[in-house]
Formats: sequence, structure tokens, C-alpha cells
Amino acid sequence: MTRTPVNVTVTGAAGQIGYALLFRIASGHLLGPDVPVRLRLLEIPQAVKAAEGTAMELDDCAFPLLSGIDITDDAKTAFDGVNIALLVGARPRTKGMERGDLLEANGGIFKPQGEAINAGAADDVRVLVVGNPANTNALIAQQHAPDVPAERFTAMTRLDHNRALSQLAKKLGVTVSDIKKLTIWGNHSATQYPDLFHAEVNGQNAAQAVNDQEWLENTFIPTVAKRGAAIIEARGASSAASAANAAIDHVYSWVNGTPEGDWTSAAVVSDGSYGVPEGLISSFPVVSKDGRYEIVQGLEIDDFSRARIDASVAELVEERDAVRALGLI
Ligand SMILES: NC(=O)c1ccc[n+]([C@@H]2O[C@H](COP(=O)([O-])OP(=O)(O)OC[C@H]3O[C@@H](n4cnc5c(N)ncnc54)[C@H](O)[C@@H]3O)[C@@H](O)[C@H]2O)c1
Ligand SMILES: O=C(O)C[C@H](O)C(=O)O
Repeated sequence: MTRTPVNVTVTGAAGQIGYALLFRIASGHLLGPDVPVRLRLLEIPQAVKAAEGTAMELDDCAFPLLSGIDITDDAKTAFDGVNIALLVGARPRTKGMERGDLLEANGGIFKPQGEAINAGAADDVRVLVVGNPANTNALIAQQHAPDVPAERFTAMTRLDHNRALSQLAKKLGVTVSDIKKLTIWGNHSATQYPDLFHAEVNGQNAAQAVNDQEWLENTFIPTVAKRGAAIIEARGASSAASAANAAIDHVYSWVNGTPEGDWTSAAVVSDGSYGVPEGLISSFPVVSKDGRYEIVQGLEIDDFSRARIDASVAELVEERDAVRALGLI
């Protein structure tokens, strides 16, 4: 292998998402089958031993693309020279807990990580925040990395996007590949808005193909928006393999581009598009071109969609104001 390995840092590497994620990164699913990777695992001191165990298993897979593994409990070391940073480590929501409850605890994690990325990351660094509350954690990290272009900080709504694809495919008896241009707007929370009005199913407008406003409002939207809580209820733990899969999808699309005639969903720094206040990290329809996520422009937003986008964005504004009041940004 002659290519220089890409440095991929995973925080919370000993957690359940970490366990589902690392093997797929090392086997080439994150960046492609020809791209060697060097893994950096960041954990808290108590979990370093468990991360070492996972690293032993990674060794035992003899992945040809895996050129090395470093394990550390120091953020500066973890992010030194990093190209792709997957910020997974956070405290997961447990039964009955809302994401807002987690702001303070997680804010303390993402500020020093943003500072460490600012201090040592490679010039082309791309950051995906998975740890909840993902949008606001991404905002905290981004605000503490003033030397890194803001567009390099993103948060994950690809899991919501994939959930919406799957629910719609089941309803219409089609495959997920038949669906294009679906969008998740807003926050990765129960206020998110999965939008079928711009989506297409085999070329037909998806909302028209469904032709069932009652299902759309009272089944589809709440099922997608509350799926995380439903998984916690069923599994007794938050989603892990599906979250890891979505993180792989998010980075793969970012680096390798989105297919012509389609888009995906990602929480990116708003430039004021669609009335979302500039600087918030909110989910939009995005295409990836030349390694950059760009917000799809020019979609007509009707009153139904407007109200739902506004409600989710209002929650993001509240979260931003809350972390500001806590001195985290
Ligand atoms: N955005 C999404 O779609 C989505 C989906 C699922 C889960 N999540 C979130 O992802 C996060 C991780 O979930 P999980 O199930 O893997 O949790 P987990 O508790 O199994 O693992 C979290 C890991 O993070 C580590 N950690 C804590 N603080 C850290 C720090 N400062 N630096 C490095 N590591 C640290 C812990 O030691 C633990 O090993 C949670 O916040 C969860 O809510 C997000
Ligand atoms: O909902 C949660 O707290 C977990 C995660 O964000 C999910 O969407 O599965």
C-alpha cells in the first residue's frame, strides 16, 4: 500500500457505537476500499483498557487497510494531525431523559475537544459529531476551533434520514433505492422534521405517492422523530449499529460525493438558508461536491413544512442560548 494513511480519530471508542464503528472503518467502508487508515482511539482513563481490548480484536482481523492503532486518554494527542474526527464519546440518553438534560455534562467534553482540534488537526480535517445532543455539541466544538473553517463541523442526522427512507419504503412497498431527495430538517431530536414534500419515489412526488396526510402527520413523522426513544425502550440501550452505519454513510458521502440527482441530510453550519439563523448547526438537504457539503438551495417551503422547520430550529436556538448561558460558547 503506497498511499499515506488517513488519520481517523474516534472518541468514545470503547462504547457501543465505537464497537460497531471501528471494524467498518478498518475494513474500508468509511473512505473506500483503497484508502489505508490509521486509527486513534480517545477514551476516558477508566475505559482505556476496554479500548485496548477492542484494538486487540482489530489486530486479530488483519485488515489490510489498517496501518496502525493508537489509544490515548489525551485529546491533544488524539487529534494531532487528524483528518477525520468522529466525536462519538458522550453520555447516552437513558430512559425518560430528554436531550436538553445532557447539555451541561456533554458541553464539558466538546469544548476541550474543539480546542484540541483547533490546535493540532490537519488542514483538511472534517468533524462529525454523533454524541448527543449532537447539533449543539458540534456547535460547542466548532466555536472553540476558530482556525478551522466552520463548514468542517457537522452533526449526524443521517440515521434519521435512513430511518425515514426505511419507513417510507415499507409504506409504499418499494425499496429504499427507489427513493430520492428525502430531507431531515432541524435538530437530531424529537422536533426534527422528516420532509416528504420534496422527496421522489421512482420519479413521483413522495407525498403524492403516499396520498395520506393523516399517516404522514400522525405516523410517519412521529415514528421517525421518536425512533431513538423507541429503540432505547426496546433494547434498554440507545441505537448502536445503526448509528455507526449512519456515521459511515455521512463521512463516505462527504468525502466521495452524493449521487447525481439525489441529496442526503446532514446538520451543517447554517448560512441563513431557509430562514435558519446563521451559525446554528441544523440539518438541511445537502449535496457533497468536491469534498464539501453544500445546502441544496431554492426549495419551496409550504406552511406545513415551515411550521415544523421553525419548531425544530427554535429548539436549536434554545439549546444554543442555554450553552451560552453556561459559558460553554
Ligand atoms: N446522532 C445520532 O444519530 C446518535 C445515534 C445514536 C447514539 N447517539 C449518541 O452517541 C453517543 C455515544 O453512544 P454509545 O451508545 O456509544 O454510548 P456508550 O456509553 O456505549 O459509549 C460512550 C463512550 O464514550 C466514552 N466517553 C465519555 N466521555 C468521553 C470523553 N470525554 N472522551 C472520550 N470518550 C469519552 C465513554 O467512556 C464510553 O466508552 C451518545 O451520546 C448517544 O446518545 C447519537
Ligand atoms: O435518541 C437517542 O437518544 C439516541 C440516538 O440519538 C438515536 O436517535 O437513536
